[in-house]
Amino acid sequence: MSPLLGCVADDYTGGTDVAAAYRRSGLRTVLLFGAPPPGTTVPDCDAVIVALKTRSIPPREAVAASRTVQDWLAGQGVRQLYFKYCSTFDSTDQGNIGPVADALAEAGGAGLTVVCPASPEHGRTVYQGHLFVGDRPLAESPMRHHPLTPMTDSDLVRVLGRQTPHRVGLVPLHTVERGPVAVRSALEELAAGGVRHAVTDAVTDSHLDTIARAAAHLPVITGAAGLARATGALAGLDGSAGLPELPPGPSVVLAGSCSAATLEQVAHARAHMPAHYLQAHDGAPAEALDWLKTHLAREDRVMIYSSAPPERRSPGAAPFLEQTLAAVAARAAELGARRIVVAGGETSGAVVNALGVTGAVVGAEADRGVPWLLTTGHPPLALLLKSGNFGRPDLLVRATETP
Ligand SMILES: Nc1ncnc2c1ncn2[C@@H]1O[C@H](COP(=O)(O)OP(=O)(O)OP(=O)(O)O)[C@@H](O)[C@H]1O
Ligand SMILES: O=C(O)[C@@H](O)C(=O)CO
Repeated sequence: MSPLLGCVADDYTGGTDVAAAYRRSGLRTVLLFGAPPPGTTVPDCDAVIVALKTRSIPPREAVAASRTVQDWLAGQGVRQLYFKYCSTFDSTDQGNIGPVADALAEAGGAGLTVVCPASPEHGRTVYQGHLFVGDRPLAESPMRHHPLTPMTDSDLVRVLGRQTPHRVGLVPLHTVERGPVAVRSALEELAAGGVRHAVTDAVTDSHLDTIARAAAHLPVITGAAGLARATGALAGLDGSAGLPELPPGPSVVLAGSCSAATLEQVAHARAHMPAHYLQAHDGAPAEALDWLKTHLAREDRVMIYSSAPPERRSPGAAPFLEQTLAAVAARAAELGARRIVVAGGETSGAVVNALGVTGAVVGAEADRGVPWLLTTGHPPLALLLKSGNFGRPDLLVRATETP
């Protein structure tokens, strides 16, 4: 049977976030990393997500990679494509949300697409087109200090307007509150007025359910995990298939995220396991690999992290730190680690690629939006890819506890 739903995500932890949302909606879900080579077949499932690493690459490359996945998913029989970006709308004035959404909408024959990063379960809401993180507007949240995509404007109509030549409109909350029929006519009116992107307000999950119903006929819709859950729920499945069992074995935590939640989790984990702080200098990779070998030989969980508050970060060091943590992950697997816990989307992308992981079956959630993944390679690894801002303070400790 063809999967019912298909999603292209702009980073790996974003892919896991949608995977958790679909799974919670009762869909048997497969997550693939990177564009699947032609001829790839997907195990029987209800939803397939292809996670790319396109959030911070040049827009043309992001568009090309996303379009390839769109064609591949269409070939799998997927009827509606979901473009997943971050619930904090991580992007710059060059994109990549606008250019990718434009290309997908055009190729999918969508005159108009919905733009809704609201994910109330993660504290992200949209009101009058303004994105809130908890009780703060996006531009006053810690996202204003993000090392790669600092977000300094909370008005999504304006932010997206700088990334696309097309018109951007708004479906306000009072329309959403009137239900799916009202939202659908608002979308039709916007489309008739030449709008390509309809930023849609949503403060609760039930608003997202309304939007999913109203947009069910559109070939391409966009958002974060909140709207993905709502589209998954429309399928009305019960997800009765069993969850994969995780392999036992030593655990390694690799933290490259500098987000507020990760900093707290790393501080908590340092009290529970040996930890090595990775800094940006020439000898750092060799030091980290030596440290790993020594400590993994005698402990069943260890952590290596570069996570740091703004004043302790090394400007321009992001690629070096990502690649070092990726090399550490590959070595950890060779040394027998069977659980790898990664904090940060970009960091997860580098780690998954270094491990050569191409796909995984989605398991139970360790925390909201953070599901365990059982890789399809041999030997199977349990992977936990944590978005920077997700998870309770003790997540890294719980995830590495011996079962
Ligand atoms: N000490 C540091 N100095 C400078 N850059 C750092 C430092 N530590 C990590 N980084 C870089 O910061 C970036 C953090 O991005 P990453 O996507 O991994 O985390 P995040 O943005 O918190 O997570 P998410 O995208 O899931 O919200 C990475 O490129 C990482 O290499
Ligand atoms: O939507 C989110 O906040 C996350 O899934 C994410 O994309 C972080 O990289």
